[in-house]
Amino acid sequence: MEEAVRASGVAIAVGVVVLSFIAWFARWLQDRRFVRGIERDPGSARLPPGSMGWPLIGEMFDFLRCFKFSGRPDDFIARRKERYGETGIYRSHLFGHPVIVTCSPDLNKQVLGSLTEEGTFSTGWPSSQLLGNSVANIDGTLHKRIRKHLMKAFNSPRALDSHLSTAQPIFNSTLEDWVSKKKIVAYDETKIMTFRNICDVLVSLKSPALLDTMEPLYRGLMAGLRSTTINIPGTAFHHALKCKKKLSSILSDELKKRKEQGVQKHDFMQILIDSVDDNGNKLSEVEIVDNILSLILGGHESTSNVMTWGLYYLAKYPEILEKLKEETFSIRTGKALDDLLTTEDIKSMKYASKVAEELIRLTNLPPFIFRRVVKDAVLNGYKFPKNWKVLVWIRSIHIDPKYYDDPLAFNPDRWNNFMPKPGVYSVFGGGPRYCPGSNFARLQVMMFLHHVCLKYRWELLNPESGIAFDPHPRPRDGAELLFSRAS
Ligand code: HEM
Repeated sequence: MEEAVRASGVAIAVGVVVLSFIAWFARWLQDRRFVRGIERDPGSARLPPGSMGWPLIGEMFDFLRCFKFSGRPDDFIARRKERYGETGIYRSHLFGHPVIVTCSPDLNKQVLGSLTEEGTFSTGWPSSQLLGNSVANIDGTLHKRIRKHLMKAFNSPRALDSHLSTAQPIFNSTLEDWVSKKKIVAYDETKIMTFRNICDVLVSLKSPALLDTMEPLYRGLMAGLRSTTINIPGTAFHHALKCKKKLSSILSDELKKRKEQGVQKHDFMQILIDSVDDNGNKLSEVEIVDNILSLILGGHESTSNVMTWGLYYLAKYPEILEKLKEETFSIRTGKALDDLLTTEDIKSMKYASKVAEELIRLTNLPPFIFRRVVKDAVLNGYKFPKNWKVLVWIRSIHIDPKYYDDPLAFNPDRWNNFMPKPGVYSVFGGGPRYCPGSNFARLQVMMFLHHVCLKYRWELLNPESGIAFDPHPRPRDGAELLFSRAS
């Protein structure tokens, strides 16, 4: 009996040793595959500290643990700081690629900024097939050319005007709809509202039947962008490719119809059709369609998340809501309740603009920005090997007490005369790919805050619901609330 117990003890010990050896060997192989060759290169700079994790999955388990299971996404960086020191740069293996993670203001600024122009870092979307000729997916002179057209369109008084006159009736009718529903999930409802808004502002698409067809296609496309790029029936990526095809065909039909019938509309597609660059070149049809497609994608979910957090934080911080209401009502002097905001009104909404900025900071999306290393580079003494991906980790900086006092507090007044140092506020990215829709987003949020404060009140049903981080930070219950007209 005693012998049998001893034998099984020995077997377990041997098993543990063998398994530990296999685990060590698997990680050693993974490290050797990516790291040894590079570091043995004489005279080469060193790779940043870190680990390449396990074969095939790399460090994805740790990543998912932080974002999905523990709900503490910043632990991913905190753990590396603890293990490898405050270098602000770590190597890893994520999303099927060897990656360099940068997470200091200085390094993030360098990667997002000047070097991109010199061709060291290109855009690095893992599922780039889904974005086609979108400005977010192209590089070099082509990127510059299309971006110029977009910047012209975004900054034209026509675009601002069209945004103000289109968005406000949509927001107002949606808010009335919420009153009739009484109970809503803000995360879902704001998404529908901003989708209707962006389709109208960009392409004058209003037909409820068409929007109902497009909305699930966009959801499919978005899911594909966040998935692994395996194109076989049944995968999210395969479905997303199909969604992209259908959406492109809807937008192409609209473009052709306009050209054939000579119809001129007061929207963004028209601005892109009319746009001519300094050399007299116009955008091609595919370029217009792909860019409108990705503007709809980038332009509605991001702002709807900020609006959701707006409803959430204003319900939790009544003193800030009161201050915002004071400004809101002061702007209405001499206006009827249904009058729309004008460009002049927007300029005088000083407090609302700080509330919007603070909401954008706390919404804190996206967590990181992808780049791909086009040619070997060395930054701050660390090597960035060709073809590796870079994850420019911006989210932890926006809630770091080193840069923001009491960073998790909702405090719009922190923006009084506050100019964050370079690299410290990168919610809209930086450098030549800085978000062209940033002011568009701010304006949407300000218009929404104005109208919701003017006539309505709301109450969170689960004020302590916690936060979910996958795919983007949101109240875990989606901000379920009771919504009614203010008496
Ligand atoms: C709160 C809202 C928003 C946030 C936080 C946000 C964030 C960002 C970030 C971080 C980037 C940089 C990506 C990179 O460097 O690769 C970016 C790029 C971009 N954003 Fe936004 N965005 C927002 C709203 C919008 C809106 C409303 C639009 C358009 C209607 C838009 C259109 C774009 C486009 C086209 C790019 C690609 C620019 C380029 O590659 O040159 N975004 N955005």
